[in-house]
Amino acid sequence: MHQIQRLATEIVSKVLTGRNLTETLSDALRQNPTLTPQQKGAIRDLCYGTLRHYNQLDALVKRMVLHAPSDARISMLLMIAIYQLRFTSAAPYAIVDHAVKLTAKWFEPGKGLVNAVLRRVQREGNKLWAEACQKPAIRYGLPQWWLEKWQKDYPSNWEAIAEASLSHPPMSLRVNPHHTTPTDYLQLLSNEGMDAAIIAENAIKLAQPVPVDRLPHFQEGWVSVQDAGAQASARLLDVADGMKVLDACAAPGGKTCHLLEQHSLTLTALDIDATRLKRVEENLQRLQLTAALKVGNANQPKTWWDGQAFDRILLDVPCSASGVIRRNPDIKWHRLAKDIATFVKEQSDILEAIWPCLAAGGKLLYATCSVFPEENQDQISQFLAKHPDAKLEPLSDNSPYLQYFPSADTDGFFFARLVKQ
Ligand SMILES: C[S@@+](CC[C@H](N)C(=O)[O-])C[C@H]1O[C@@H](n2cnc3c(N)ncnc32)[C@H](O)[C@@H]1O
Repeated sequence: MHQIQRLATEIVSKVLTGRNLTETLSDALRQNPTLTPQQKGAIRDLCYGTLRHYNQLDALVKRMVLHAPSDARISMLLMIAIYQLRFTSAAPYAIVDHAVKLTAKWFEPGKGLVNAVLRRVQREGNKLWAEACQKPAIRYGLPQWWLEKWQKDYPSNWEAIAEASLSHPPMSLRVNPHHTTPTDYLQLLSNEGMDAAIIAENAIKLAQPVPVDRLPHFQEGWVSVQDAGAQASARLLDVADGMKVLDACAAPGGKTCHLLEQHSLTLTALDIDATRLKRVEENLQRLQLTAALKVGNANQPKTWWDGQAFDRILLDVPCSASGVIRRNPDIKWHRLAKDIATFVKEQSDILEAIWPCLAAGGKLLYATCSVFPEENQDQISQFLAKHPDAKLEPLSDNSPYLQYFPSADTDGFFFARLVKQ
């Protein structure tokens, strides 16, 4: 286990100095080819979990360790081991024993401290945790500016949003109607001993996450992994067979593939990032679907557009990703309050540039995985004020927009549908 603790300590430390979690984790796993799938899964869980609960673990360690050891890895190792003690089913004696041995390798005099802290957490963990996590920003694992923003933007439900953003995200599947139905696939999962439930039209939520190679017929394209909230976009874009559709920010292709599973379309999948666009290609291949792939900047249609207007445009813009922090917990520690204005400007530029590509009578679905109003309803209100030829088409009886907040079934997503007059 100490290899797992050591790698998790190194990865989380790098992420906290500004590196991307997904890339740092996959680099580390590649550099350690002898790790078993179980060990890889455990490292992944430790890194994601520790970053999700970083504020709490940091507060607890600071409370218990008045003079931090000179080797900074020891404080990080303590957080990793406390996360293991509180949130995993690993045997407590092994967690403590391996953390002490790893400390001895790094800095012999530190092992007494590590042993004492972890044993105390074993004995009095709940009490210590409650004492350390009294401030809301610590309790909900958020930077202070972020917490204050949610308190201001959502005075009545900020706690529910913050609580759900700290939870373990669900693993949801999108069932491909070319191969099976949600009910039949549920049975296949059950035959393999996996508990699951249908939570939306084509969406199945698994009771426990599993590696995709355990999913029946995954390689043959029967299902894809996609959050149930993200799956709303295919319905909301309101497409019909034969339409000419642009997915203007397409990679890695979840929404492109969903649209093509549902309808026969002439679809262009555009993305500025050639490496990410490769993933769209891989997803299309697995699902045996076809789209025209283009590397290009949605902000500069002249460089990639043939001038033929699109009937439908999906604009899933780059955003703060504040609705999906439980899946990407490094975002909480990398974002700064001032970044929001940068995203808003980028989104507004793309929206302005792409609007002329939409046919008269056509529809554009604007989407983000954000729960910050500036990137969502405020952005759309400002666009509508400048564009008399744009009308908002309500997405439900009581709201012109659709805002999903992080919850047991969905991540945070925002949708607005514009019609061109
Ligand atoms: C939220 S992700 C899209 C997710 C995708 N729609 C899906 O469902 O799988 C945003 C994407 O926009 C791309 N992007 C960012 N700026 C862009 C631009 N100016 N033009 C085109 N694509 C852009 C990013 O590379 C990223 O792949």
